[in-house]
Amino acid sequence: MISTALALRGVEISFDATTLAFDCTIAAGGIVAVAGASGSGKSTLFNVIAGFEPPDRGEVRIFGEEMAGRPPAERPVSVIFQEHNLFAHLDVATNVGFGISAALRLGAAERMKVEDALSRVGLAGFGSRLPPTLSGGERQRVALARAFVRHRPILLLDEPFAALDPGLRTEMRSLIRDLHQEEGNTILMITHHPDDVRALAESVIFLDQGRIIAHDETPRFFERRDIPAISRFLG
Ligand SMILES: Nc1ncnc2c1ncn2[C@@H]1O[C@H](COP(=O)(O)OP(=O)(O)OP(=O)(O)O)[C@@H](O)[C@H]1O
Repeated sequence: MISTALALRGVEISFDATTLAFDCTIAAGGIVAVAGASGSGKSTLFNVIAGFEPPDRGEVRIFGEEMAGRPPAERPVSVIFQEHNLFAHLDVATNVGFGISAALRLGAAERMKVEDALSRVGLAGFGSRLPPTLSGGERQRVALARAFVRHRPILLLDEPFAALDPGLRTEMRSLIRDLHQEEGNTILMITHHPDDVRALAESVIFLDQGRIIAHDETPRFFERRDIPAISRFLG
């Protein structure tokens, strides 16, 4: 039986000028692309799941458990943003080590895990570097290494490739695929690129004006021409 990783029921969140409303069920173990025009609500959806924005009403369940009142650090969720995932004044190993212990008391075994995660993302030997001395792609790989050591069952990727050139995008995609295969986790990935959807996602959630208007398996999504916003995304 496929278990449910995420269930949002009657979730509503209002800002000054707009109300967003989310209902969806996401099965465990897949990679789901989250797409939609700028301002359609993709980041807000992530913020609600991760616990950065409390909804005004409705419930967010993760593996069946209601998340209301649970702070982000205590949710079974990791998030990688477009940028600014790292503490600039702390070295790479310490940044990755935060994924294991927020208190930063790492023993020899934990330090090995950090080194191992850095090798897996192609950054062996980078542990003592400071984030500002890294390229954008390297910084994103450090963020991915931290996700590797955290082992949270849900990973939210908010346009993790946005600042990367095409060669690095391909590299990040394959790292994400590796992470997914090894962890068997559930990944939601915001993207503006149909190529990312095609390369990585099994299904697609599409938002328009603060609502989820489609949730399709990827092949079906690419055939859709009935909704203008999706046609625009597909180009
Ligand atoms: N903290 C906030 N205060 C006021 N309005 C907000 C806030 N967060 C989001 N909004 C509004 O909610 C709507 C959805 O924003 P959101 O950032 O979720 O969209 P998005 O799809 O992620 O956009 P983009 O692709 O440009 O990042 C927008 O109209 C935005 O202005």
